[in-house]
Amino acid sequence: MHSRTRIKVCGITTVEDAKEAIRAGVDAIGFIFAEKSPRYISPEKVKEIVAQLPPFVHLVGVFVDSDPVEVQEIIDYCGLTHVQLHGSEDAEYCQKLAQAATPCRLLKAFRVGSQTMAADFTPYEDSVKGYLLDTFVQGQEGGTGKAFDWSMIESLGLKLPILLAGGISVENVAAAIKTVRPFAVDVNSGVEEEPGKKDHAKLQQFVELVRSVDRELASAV
Ligand SMILES: O=C(O)c1ccccc1N[C@@H]1O[C@H](COP(=O)(O)O)[C@@H](O)[C@H]1O
Repeated sequence: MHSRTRIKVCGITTVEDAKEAIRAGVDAIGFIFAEKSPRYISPEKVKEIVAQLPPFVHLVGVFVDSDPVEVQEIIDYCGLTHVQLHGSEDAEYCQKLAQAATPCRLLKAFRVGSQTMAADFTPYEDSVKGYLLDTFVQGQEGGTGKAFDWSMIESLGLKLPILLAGGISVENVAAAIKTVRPFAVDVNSGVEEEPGKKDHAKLQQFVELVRSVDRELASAV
């Protein structure tokens, strides 16, 4: 039985984009705290945006190899519900942060390239709630706009929910859902006018497309 594909829209930098994403029907919005990102947003700005949002929306902070004490402070300050660890944080880092950050939940990103094929996911199973699979591109931390070969995911034998990221857009999200059947899709540069500014029409189209694929899969015998 197919269940609804959750949608996370990442790289939100304005209250207008956050409200529009929620109006369109996304489940989660992501804020990027990696300073090198063109989508970087300060904790102060996130707090200001979050104060203006309705309830029942997941709020995800994206970090790349940040000091765990700083991550904890930002979780508390902004009221984040989830943290996406998008660097090379090891299982020990995740275990310690998971204990300190509860009830905020952790998602561990893996950038799929030749190394990920051999990655051992097992040590993360107790401390994170899902694996976000993104595309590995040398020299870039994330937000590459490039998809990877989804057919290799099955061979990883993952035991936690999969959040599929990496170049997801209106062009490929239907195929992505049908191929991978992920718990969630993560869209970022695929619905942008420019880095950090969402295209509202594309965002709406993206959400409608995901819902229509969900209906199709739910009605299939
Ligand atoms: O988007 C960024 O600039 C970024 C920077 C540092 C870490 C993560 C970042 N984004 C994450 O990348 C994936 C995929 O993005 P895209 O769809 O390929 O543009 C997404 O999970 C973002 O959270």
